Amino acid sequence: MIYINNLHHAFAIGKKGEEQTVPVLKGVTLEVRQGEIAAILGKSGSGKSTLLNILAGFMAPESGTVTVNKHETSALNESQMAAFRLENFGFVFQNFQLMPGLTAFENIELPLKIKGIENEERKAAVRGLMASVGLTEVAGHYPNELSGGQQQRVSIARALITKPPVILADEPTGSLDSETEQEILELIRSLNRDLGITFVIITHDDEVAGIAHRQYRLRDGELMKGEKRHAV
Ligand SMILES: Nc1ncnc2c1ncn2[C@@H]1O[C@H](COP(=O)(O)OP(=O)(O)OP(=O)(O)O)[C@@H](O)[C@H]1O
Repeated sequence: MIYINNLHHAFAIGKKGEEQTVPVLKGVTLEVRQGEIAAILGKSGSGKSTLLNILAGFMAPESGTVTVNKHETSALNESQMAAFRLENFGFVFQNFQLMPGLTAFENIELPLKIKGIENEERKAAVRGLMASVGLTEVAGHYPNELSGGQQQRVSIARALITKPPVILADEPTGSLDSETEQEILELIRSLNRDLGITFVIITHDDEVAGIAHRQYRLRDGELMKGEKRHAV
């Protein structure tokens, strides 16, 4: 479902006129099949976020292609990419990125409002999803009234509410203690198993990568040989 082929990217750094080009991705080729959890592992600075940003279409690669669901997304223009992203990707971040002025319910509801889904249908969808991820009791709470684990559940529910086939998660347990990390990893596993959602998880944590069907390890912009994979 996701094919990344021979991706190269470099950043220009330094003063204008004296820029130096620093290569960050040096020919990355990888595949993620539908229904898999894939982990992209690597130390700080290895190029993980750059790879995720290119996969999500927030940045164009210098060269190489990205294909998602048979669409070559690296060939789309900005507005085509924005529309594609809305339909195909949900996002989960390390620091949750919830709207502080909205309740848990309203945060999850927001993407449906943006899509113009009608009130009754919206509320029913949010109620159903909140129940399935164990959030019903905190529906009226604001983010600062929730634990880290609850906030991450809200952010996962917000990512799922529009039913995207793929969730892109950047260090989804990076701000959580180890017990809460296990709960969130179990939630990701069950969403993958029960709903068939494909996950691409960026992490530096082997424990997180442990739930993946497929692991890629980035070092200095290159994938290391020996991709680990087991069946879904
Ligand atoms: N906009 C930019 N301009 C210049 N250099 C950049 C830019 N973004 C990233 N870099 C550099 O590219 C390299 C890879 O960065 P990237 O953020 O992709 O790594 P990462 O593996 O996600 O790291 P971390 O785990 O710390 O987020 C780093 O050396 C970084 O300094």
